[in-house]
This record gives sequence, structure tokens and C-alpha cells, in this order.
Amino acid sequence: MTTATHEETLGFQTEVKQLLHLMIHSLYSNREIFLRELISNAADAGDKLRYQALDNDALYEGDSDLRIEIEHDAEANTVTVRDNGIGMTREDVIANLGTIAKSGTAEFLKQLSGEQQKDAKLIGQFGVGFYSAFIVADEVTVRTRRAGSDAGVEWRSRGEGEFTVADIDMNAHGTEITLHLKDDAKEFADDYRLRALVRKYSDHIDVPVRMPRTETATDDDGNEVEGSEVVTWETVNEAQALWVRPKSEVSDDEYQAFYKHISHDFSDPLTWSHNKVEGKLEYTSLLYVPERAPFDLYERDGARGVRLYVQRVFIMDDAEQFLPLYLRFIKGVVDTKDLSLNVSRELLQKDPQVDKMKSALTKRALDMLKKLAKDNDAYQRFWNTFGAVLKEGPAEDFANRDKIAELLRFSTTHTDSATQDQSLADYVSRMKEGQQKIYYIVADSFNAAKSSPHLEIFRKKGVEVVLLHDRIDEWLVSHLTEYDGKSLADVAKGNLDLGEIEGEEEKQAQEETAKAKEDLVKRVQAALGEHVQEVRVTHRLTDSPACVVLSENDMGFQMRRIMEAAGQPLPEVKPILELNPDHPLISRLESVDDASFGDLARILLDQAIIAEGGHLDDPAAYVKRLNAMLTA
Ligand SMILES: Nc1ncnc2c1ncn2[C@@H]1O[C@H](COP(=O)(O)OP(=O)(O)OP(=O)(O)O)[C@@H](O)[C@H]1O
Repeated sequence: MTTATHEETLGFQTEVKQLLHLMIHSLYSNREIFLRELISNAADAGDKLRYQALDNDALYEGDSDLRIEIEHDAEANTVTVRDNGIGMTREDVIANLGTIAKSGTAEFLKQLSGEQQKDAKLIGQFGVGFYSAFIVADEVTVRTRRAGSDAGVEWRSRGEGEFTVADIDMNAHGTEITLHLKDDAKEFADDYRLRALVRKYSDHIDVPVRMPRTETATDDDGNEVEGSEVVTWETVNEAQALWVRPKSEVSDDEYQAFYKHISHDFSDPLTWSHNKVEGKLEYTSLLYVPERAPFDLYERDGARGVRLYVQRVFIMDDAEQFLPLYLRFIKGVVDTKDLSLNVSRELLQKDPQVDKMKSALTKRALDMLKKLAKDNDAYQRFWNTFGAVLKEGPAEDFANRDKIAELLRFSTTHTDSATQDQSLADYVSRMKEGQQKIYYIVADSFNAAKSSPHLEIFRKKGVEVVLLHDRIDEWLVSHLTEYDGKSLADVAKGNLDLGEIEGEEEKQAQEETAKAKEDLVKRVQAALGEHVQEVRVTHRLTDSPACVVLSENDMGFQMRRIMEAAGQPLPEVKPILELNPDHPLISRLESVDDASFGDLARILLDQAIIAEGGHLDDPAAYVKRLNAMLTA
């Protein structure tokens, strides 16, 4: 009988309470995943012990045969998951099983609306982990002892806001988790069910998962002999690391199950790529593209996907050195012979072998996406979720710029739909005769891009324009300046240059118009003074009277607004005002008296700024001027 001492009752961190509540209510129909989660943790605990024992064999305490054991008691309604892994100290227990350390958790939970809270998949992206035990249990007891330490700990909770910890004596190191099943979850205290679940979810993990089998002797008449029961432990799973097996022998189901084991995701991955590399570098990689984004995709210290193994020994999670940041959504495993077992994060950063593996894995990942792109439907789902992350690529990874460019998808005026489903290759295939550039516009929203006055001439001439409206887009195009030998041109910057799309006659007519309006331009320039960089006549407009543009080298309007919102001080840039000589308002401008001229010119400038999505310095003054005009 163990004696519990130093017992204390503590409250869960608020986030844990919220998560427990959400989980219990939203994961009811996925209840069985609790076993996968507990086995995953137990396997990780084994991995951690094996890693630490590399330096200190004594940590095994004479038991280096890592394993997981699952038992049940149908009468008591319990299921127990036991491992002889690293175990936990009292401090570990309080920190790990009382709080959630992931940053961004509070915001994530807060953002979930009532409807979303019922969506299992949303909670699933969070990675439910240990707390999923409470989906099936009304009481959970954890007994654990850290390998190499004397002190055992017992943690108990009903999942209702509090937990109790106490010191206990414990012979074996490792962790034993006992679930007292809820009335409606008694079905899990069943040998057949548990075995099936282990095979379904944990066949492919490295550690053996064992379950007891009781055999009873029978007499000559076939009756069981009382007291002859012998319990043998039977390994239920295959217990071989999946990535070590030849590709041809691994089924899709096994790949998918392994993905769920490493990612804690509920959905199947979209695709995967399994490769064994031999030669100068020797490693095996198994990379997956998930279907759903993790909640912390945009968190600075959010989880990165790759787990590092050295010769099958788990070394670390989140090994960010193996893939660039713009591929952070990729999950998987890298196992290599070329690193030493005691490699640390710091050493990884300096190791030239790691750089080589990173560049090889990056290519693999990009090739995997290229293959996925052949399936329009699947690729679109990928793009809708991770496209904005992939757009970080050209800036981060200059060498693979062209490969990344092939993978990008955009909205364009060809479809005029907010769905980003057009590739640059699609665009190029539709370019007009004589068109040398790929035209794009950047705006704060799809509608602002689609309705921009800058597009008028392009629509008139049937020239397609890429409609950029993600926050990252201006950053993207500042690093992706050409594709397939064609430069990318912002239609809102510099002089309009349609190249050979316009005939000589057209160009001449435009020059003549510009000449004819020289006086007007000068007058507007004088009236607007310091508010503009320049005033000129344009032929890019058909319906609007005026628009604002920037010089070729100025930072775009969208990027400016983002940087200003981030509190970044920026030098002031004045817009160039372009006037549409064929518009009635411009003709009117030529005929109004001096008193009204200044006001109308200013209204045209302000309207052009509004149409482009900008903010006026003094909106009330604009309204006043406009009202004065309307009532004149
Ligand atoms: N069987 C175990 N042995 C040792 N430590 C454990 C065990 N189970 C859980 N832990 C510890 O508790 C922590 C929290 O577990 P939990 O399952 O909630 O989250 P996680 O595994 O870190 O995250 P996720 O499940 O999202 O990957 C683990 O990181 C680990 O440190």
C-alpha cells in the first residue's frame, strides 16, 4: 500500500478549464482518440528517456526495454496506460497537467465562436493531448516517477477545475495513467475494442504496445481449471518505425495513421512524400502536407513540423533547421546517420550537413506541392489554407524563387473571383499579342482591387491583371519581380506602359491630347500645390475622372498602410494625380471659375485617394467641399 504525503489541491489554469469544456462537448463522436493521444505521449516519454540515457545509462534503472502497456478492468470500469519512459517530477506534473504552455492558446480559445466550439476539427487543430482523457473518464489518476529520481507523484482530477497532487512511493520509473470511465464510455473497458484501437492508431510507432492475455488450462472435459490462469504480455502493434519500412510495403492507411500520431490532427493529410537518400548524405524523410492549419500558424514561436531522429533515436520536436519558415506547415520526420546523437539545437544551426539536408528537403517539399497541384481540388484546399504562408517564399528563399512561383495562385481579372486559383502560367498562356509584362494591382481587399480605376484601360483592352489583396502580397511582389522571363508590373506605379499592345497611332493621339491639356495640368498642379508630386494626363482611365499613382520606386499604398499600422515611421510620399482627359468632370474643370477650380481639383484628388483605398487627412473638409459643389 503506498502512502500519499504532501498532498495539495490546485486549480487548473483558466485555459485548461476552457479547453476541457470544449473538448468534452465537441469531441464526443471522436472519443476513441483519447487512446491514441495517451499512447503518443507514452511513446514520446520513451523517446525522451532513450535520448537522455545516451549520456547516462543509469537512467534506465536496469530496464532499457522500452514499452507501453494497456490494461483494463471491466468490473471497475478502468483503462490503464503505462509506460517505462522518462516520467515526471512533481513540478513537471503541475506544469504539464495543470497548464497549457503553448503561446497563443488564450487568444485561440477566445476567438472560437459558439458554433465553432462544436466543431471537433477546430479543437483538433489545437492538439488535444493528455486532456482528451476526460472525454471518456470522470476521474483520471496519473502515477509517475521521473527516471533517476526517488520521488513518485500521484495526480488526480475529475476534470472539473481542480487537481490534487501528492508524493507517493513508486517502484518503477515512468508513468501510469488510469482512467475511470464515464457510464457512457464503458465500452472501452474491453479487450477486443482496445486491441483494435491500438492497431488502428499506433501500429506504426517504434515502441511495442503490450496487452495482457490470460490463458487458462482446461481439463480433459474442456472445462477451465480454476486457479490455472497465466497472464502473458502480448505485443499488439507492429512496433516498427514506419519510415524505416520500404515505401512499397506501407499502405495509405498506415501513412495516414502515422501522420495523426505525429501531428495530433484529426483530418487525413493531403499528401505525403517518403524518401530514403543514400550517398554523401544519408537520411530518410517522411513529409506530410496537412489539410488544416494549426492554430498557431502565424505565431512567431508556433510549432514547426519536423521531428528529428538520429539513427532511429528521437532527438527533438520542432526541428526548425530542416525546412524554411515558409514551409512551416509541413509535418514529418527526418532520420539521419549523419548527425551525432548528442546534437543540440545550437549545433544544428552551425552544421553544414544540416544546411545540405535543409536544401534537399526544401526541394522535396516543393516537388510534393507541385505534384499535389495536379489535383486541382486538393491543391485549392491546400492553397486556401496555406497559400499566404507559401507567399513568404520568394523573399525567404531566393534560390527556389522560380519553383515557388509555379506554385502560387492568384485572383485575376480573368475570373474576377476572390478565389485565388489562377497560376502565373495560366496568366502567361492568356497574354495578349505584344504584351510583355505581367500586370498586377495591390489593394486592401478583393473588391478594392477589382474595382480599382487603374484597371479601366486593361479591361477595355482585354488585358488580364492579377488582383493582389493578401497582406503579404506587396512583400511578395517586391521579391518576385519576374516570371518566365516576363517582368511583373504594378499598374498603380509609374507611367502606364502597355508596350506593344498599343499601336503607334494610339500613342500619337495620346501625346496630342496630353499637349492640348498642358495648361489645365499646370493649373491643377498650382491649385493642389504641396498635396501632389505631379499632375499629368492619363489614358489609363475610361470611367473615372482621376486616379492617384506612385513613382516606380515608391513603397506601395498597401505596404505603407500596414507599416503605419505597425507604428513604423515612414517618410511622406505624395501621390501623382492623373486626369482622364475624356471625362466630363475634367471638361467641367476647364470651364469653372477660379473660385471653384481649387475646390473641384481638390475633390478630384480626394476621390482618387478614396477609390484607391486610402484615408483622407481631413475627411470633413472633403465632405464640405463636395456639399458646396452639390448645392451650387
Ligand atoms: N506518459 C507521459 N510521460 C511523461 N510525460 C508526459 C506523459 N504524458 C504527458 N506528459 C507531459 O505532459 C505534457 C503535456 O501533454 P499533452 O498531451 O497535454 O501535450 P503535448 O503532448 O505536449 O502536446 P500535443 O498533444 O499537442 O502534442 C507533455 O508535453 C509531457 O511533457
